[in-house]
Amino acid sequence: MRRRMSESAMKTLNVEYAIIGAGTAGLGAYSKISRKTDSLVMIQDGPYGTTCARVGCMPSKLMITAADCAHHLNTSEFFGVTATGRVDGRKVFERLRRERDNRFVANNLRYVDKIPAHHKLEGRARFIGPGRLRVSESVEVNAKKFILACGSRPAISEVFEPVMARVLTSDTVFELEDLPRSIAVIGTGIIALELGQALHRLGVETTIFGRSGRINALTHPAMQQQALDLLGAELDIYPVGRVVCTREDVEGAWIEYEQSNGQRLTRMFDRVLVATGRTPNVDRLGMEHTGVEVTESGAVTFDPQTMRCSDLPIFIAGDVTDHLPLWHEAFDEGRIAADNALSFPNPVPATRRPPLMVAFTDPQIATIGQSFRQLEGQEIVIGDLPFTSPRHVVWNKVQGRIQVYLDAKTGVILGAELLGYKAEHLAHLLALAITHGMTAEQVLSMPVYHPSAEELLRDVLIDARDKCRRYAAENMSH
Ligand SMILES: Cc1cc2nc3c(=O)[nH]c(=O)nc-3n(C[C@H](O)[C@H](O)[C@H](O)COP(=O)(O)OP(=O)(O)OC[C@H]3O[C@@H](n4cnc5c(N)ncnc54)[C@H](O)[C@@H]3O)c2cc1C
Ligand SMILES: NC(=O)c1ccc[n+]([C@@H]2O[C@H](COP(=O)([O-])OP(=O)(O)OC[C@H]3O[C@@H](n4cnc5c(N)ncnc54)[C@H](O)[C@@H]3O)[C@@H](O)[C@H]2O)c1
Repeated sequence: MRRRMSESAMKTLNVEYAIIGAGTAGLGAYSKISRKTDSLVMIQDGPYGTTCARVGCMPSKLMITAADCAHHLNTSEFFGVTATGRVDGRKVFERLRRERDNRFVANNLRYVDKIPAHHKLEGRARFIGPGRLRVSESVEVNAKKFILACGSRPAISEVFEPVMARVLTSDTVFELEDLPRSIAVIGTGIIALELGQALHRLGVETTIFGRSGRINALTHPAMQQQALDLLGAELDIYPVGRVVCTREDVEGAWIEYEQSNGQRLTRMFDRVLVATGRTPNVDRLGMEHTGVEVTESGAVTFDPQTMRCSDLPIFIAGDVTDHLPLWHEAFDEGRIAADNALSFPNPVPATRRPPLMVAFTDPQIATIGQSFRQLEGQEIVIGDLPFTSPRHVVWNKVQGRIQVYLDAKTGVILGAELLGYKAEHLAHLLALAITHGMTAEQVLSMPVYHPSAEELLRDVLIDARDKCRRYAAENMSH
């Protein structure tokens, strides 16, 4: 009886397109599809505003900028300037939220507000059969084509259950009223390093607990080691080991950590920031009702040029893919998925841009194009220099290293890994060169100002080009 009553209260929507998730990828897909048809609905679970603006890229960079400010003041003595960077944690968070909410989130919400009400549906969507979604408990959506753009969420392992009241993730850390006195940061991924360093520079006693001993954002072992050495010189990092158990008492959260040599250490913290990766929200979508192929680890298989899943009218975009979970990729993928949904069953394959990643640590970490790991074993030469130039000396920022990977025979730039101050800018120049298939020689034809950080790019490309020449000479003589 109850079942029949709830079924009769069920509202059914019949549309051509259903987009699941109103984040960067979903909104990108929406903007394209809504220009062509009125027969669509975008379903959003939780607050509008996107992960990027609310709890991701923007608040993290706002926090890092405050931390950089404190760091510059605290290290200004070197330049003969005496200053103290006294940090007011409440003001740091107030400003962070003000800028985030009034600018980045507000911009996004203005766009969402303009979307006609009949295109928006709130609630968590899940498949209940091919072409059928249930949204919360009261709405059924029947659609011909679907775009899965439902992002990811922080992964928290069970070992943190006993201290959950003191656990923070990137979803909650920006809502703090004040800085904690001490924090354990779990993980040595991008979020852990960016936020861990920022919290440390804002005066929080910060300890970072890693697992693998590697900074996986880079792939060349020497680059990974140097990143660990440089960050470890500033931060309290235990790179290899595992959290074996946790407990809470009135004093705080206790973390018991076993290092690789078997030694255990037990420390108490006000807060624990768990930054151990993100779980794509595909696991909650009821994919078993769709016929889409899913790998053993639960990831959806898709064609990166069309974002199409199996041979079905189902497309995927953004962090939910678990492949390059970065903002510009979500933006591109939302549009590629929309183009292909609109043209279904005829695919319109997109040429994907070369991968680009920047971690906003100090020194920054950046990777472009093919990684060293992908190129290992191929015929490449490596332009390899310390991350320094006259300009870096002026800044007193001479730490790090740059590697540029060239096809040994043609001199074409295939990829690069960078660890250095403001590496993001050189990374973008390299991204331009890689996008256009340029050789080191071609990039070297551009003018370079003196003194500028770009002189380092010139020097590393000269190093790589000379190695290419030696490679050619050696291979000719054989
Ligand atoms: C702390 C942090 C810092 C970051 N910094 C950077 C950076 O500096 N640069 C960069 O390039 N990238 C950064 N990223 C990554 C970037 O934020 C993401 O790649 C991007 O926001 C992903 O967008 P998306 O559209 O895939 O997902 P989202 O914006 O998360 O959108 C997905 C939406 O779908 C909703 N949803 C989930 N399940 C369902 C369902 N079943 N039904 C309906 N709706 C659902 C979710 O609630 C969410 O609102 C950062 C991420 C984090 C967490
Ligand atoms: N600047 C940027 O572009 C930026 C900034 C932040 C986040 N992001 C995006 O968000 C994604 C998620 O970031 P993330 O840092 O959560 O994930 P990540 O995949 O970068 O790092 C997760 C880390 O946690 C470690 N780990 C996993 N389980 C662990 C455990 N039990 N104990 C200790 N360590 C453990 C892993 O070894 C890894 O080093 C990134 O992959 C990135 O794409 C980008």
